[in-house]
Amino acid sequence: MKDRQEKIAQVIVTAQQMHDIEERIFTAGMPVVALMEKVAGLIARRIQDIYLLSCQQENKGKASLSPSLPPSRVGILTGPGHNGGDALVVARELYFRGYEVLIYCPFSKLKELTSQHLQYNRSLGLPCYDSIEPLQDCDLLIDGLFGFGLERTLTDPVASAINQLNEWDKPIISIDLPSGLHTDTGEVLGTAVRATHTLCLGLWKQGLLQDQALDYVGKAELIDFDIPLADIQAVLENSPSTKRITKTTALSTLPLPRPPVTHKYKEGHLLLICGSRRYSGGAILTGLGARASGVGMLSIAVPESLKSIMVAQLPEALIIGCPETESGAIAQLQLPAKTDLSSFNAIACGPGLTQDASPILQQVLDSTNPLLLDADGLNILAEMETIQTLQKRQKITVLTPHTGEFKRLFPDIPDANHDRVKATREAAAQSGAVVLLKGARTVIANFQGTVWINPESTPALARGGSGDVLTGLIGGLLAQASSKKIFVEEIVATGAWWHSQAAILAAQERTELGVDAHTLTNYLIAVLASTSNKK
Ligand SMILES: NC(=O)C1=CN([C@@H]2O[C@H](COP(=O)(O)OP(=O)(O)OC[C@H]3O[C@@H](n4cnc5c(N)ncnc54)[C@H](OP(=O)(O)O)[C@@H]3O)[C@@H](O)[C@H]2O)[C@@H](O)CC1
Ligand SMILES: Nc1ncnc2c1ncn2[C@@H]1O[C@H](COP(=O)(O)OP(=O)(O)O)[C@@H](O)[C@H]1O
Ligand SMILES: [K+]
Repeated sequence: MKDRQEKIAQVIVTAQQMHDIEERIFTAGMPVVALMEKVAGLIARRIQDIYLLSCQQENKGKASLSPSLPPSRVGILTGPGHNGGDALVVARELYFRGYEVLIYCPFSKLKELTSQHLQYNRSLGLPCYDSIEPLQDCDLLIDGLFGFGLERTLTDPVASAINQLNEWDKPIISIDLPSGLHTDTGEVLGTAVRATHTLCLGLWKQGLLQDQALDYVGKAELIDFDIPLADIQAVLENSPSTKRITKTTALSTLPLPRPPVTHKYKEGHLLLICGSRRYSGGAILTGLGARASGVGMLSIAVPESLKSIMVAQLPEALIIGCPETESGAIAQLQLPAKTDLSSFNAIACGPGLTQDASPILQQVLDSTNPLLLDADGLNILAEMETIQTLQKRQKITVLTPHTGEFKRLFPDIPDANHDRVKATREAAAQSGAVVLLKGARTVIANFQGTVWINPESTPALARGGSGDVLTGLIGGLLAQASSKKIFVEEIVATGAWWHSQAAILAAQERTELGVDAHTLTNYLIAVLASTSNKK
């Protein structure tokens, strides 16, 4: 059972894939009407839980708590397809549980099953309106206008109705997806319902994990309705997969537990190349991120003038002071005697370098190490216009751009804001690198087309220096994994997950304003300790 839950939690589907899975279930003999009844029954129960919970929270300390709450008024927004059918079954169930139910349905042509449910609800005396105003006094709205069958831009009257109800500031629970969102890209098709909760049915829809959808999705959760794993596998096996990073997948790639007999060089040696006189903080934050990764040995190449400050901040690290340009950037890499780049298990290069450090980039590109490029490392790479040469590197390259850096690196990929999954997949295919596109829902792709999405994070991370911490953290994980058989892209995904989880914990304790990058580094180990204890 747990195994099924974990498998399901990792799956992300497009509308077409969900449609194909649905078809297999129906072809195998499951009656459509039975499936709708089952799914909507689960939705109705979950809605009651959510609603009662929110009432209890609102009434904390007051006398009248559930289950003896007075019947509440629920508005059901009904579309023409089976999303509307689901909503109408929910309407009926809530009515029988004592709720006052009002239906909004502005469509004259409904799918047959949906139409039958509407007819029965009418026969029970549930009022049905083709304008939205009568629902204004409802305590709760259920959005069953459109699900994964929506393909066209919304027009009036339903578009204006959605705009109007979004103004009401009422709790809205969307069935499957907030109506108006594109199932795959999360794009708003004209307008869309701003939900407080989204109950995604069966399998996670890709659009719910795209940045542009997040203002509409609210709290999202999955309602598992027992889709056979064999059907999922049969549909997904022939297309590039898109996976949700889960706690289980992330923890499974961490270098824990350590073998009892080991030594510092066996636990990875990371070389960070970062910082400039202008940006010394970036080097410190990258170093602190790497420290939290647990890496066995940490060397940090910085301009000579940063050496003393780095030693003071990271006494355990080997600080390599390099000759610097007039502007205070690293002019050339000057490694200690008997050391060359092959002495390191991984290199992470970029934060705070400035573009004046460009001569060192060719040197790290020529190295035979796993290499992570971030920030100015990426900007210099973009100027060099040699992204295709990454394919020729002996070991994997990891690129960690934010959207601006991504556009400079991959100017011919237009979709970086629109369909981040597609854009990241294309970037990885073009470059041969593992590409991590930063954002509210960070996306990671490898050149074979597999994509991971980090499903949880916090806007607390939207401040300078958060990315530097990520670079150090992933760099440290890469160095530790170099002798193990773990895919680099999975390590990168784990780094993204860990970074976000630390920020979520920090934000819980300190509010979303309390997660500066330095504070974040203190939560990396704290979140891991609390997560591992709960395992
Ligand atoms: N997968 C599963 O296993 C299960 C799925 N289930 C549920 O089914 C849902 C999918 O149902 P669905 O396929 O009927 O599509 P849905 O999202 O209701 O809407 C499409 C309808 O809208 C119409 N239409 C489209 N665009 C329009 C526009 N701009 N303006 C106006 N109309 C527009 C379009 O008709 P058209 O005009 O194109 O002929 C079509 O009739 C899914 O999200 C889930 O809730 C569960 O019940 C059971 C298990
Ligand atoms: N709204 C957000 N929600 C969640 N995470 C975010 C958000 N905005 C930014 N982040 C995360 O914060 C980090 C910012 O990195 P970056 O832009 O490189 O910052 P810097 O270069 O200042 O260190 C990334 O990991 C990104 O995914
Ligand atoms: K919906």
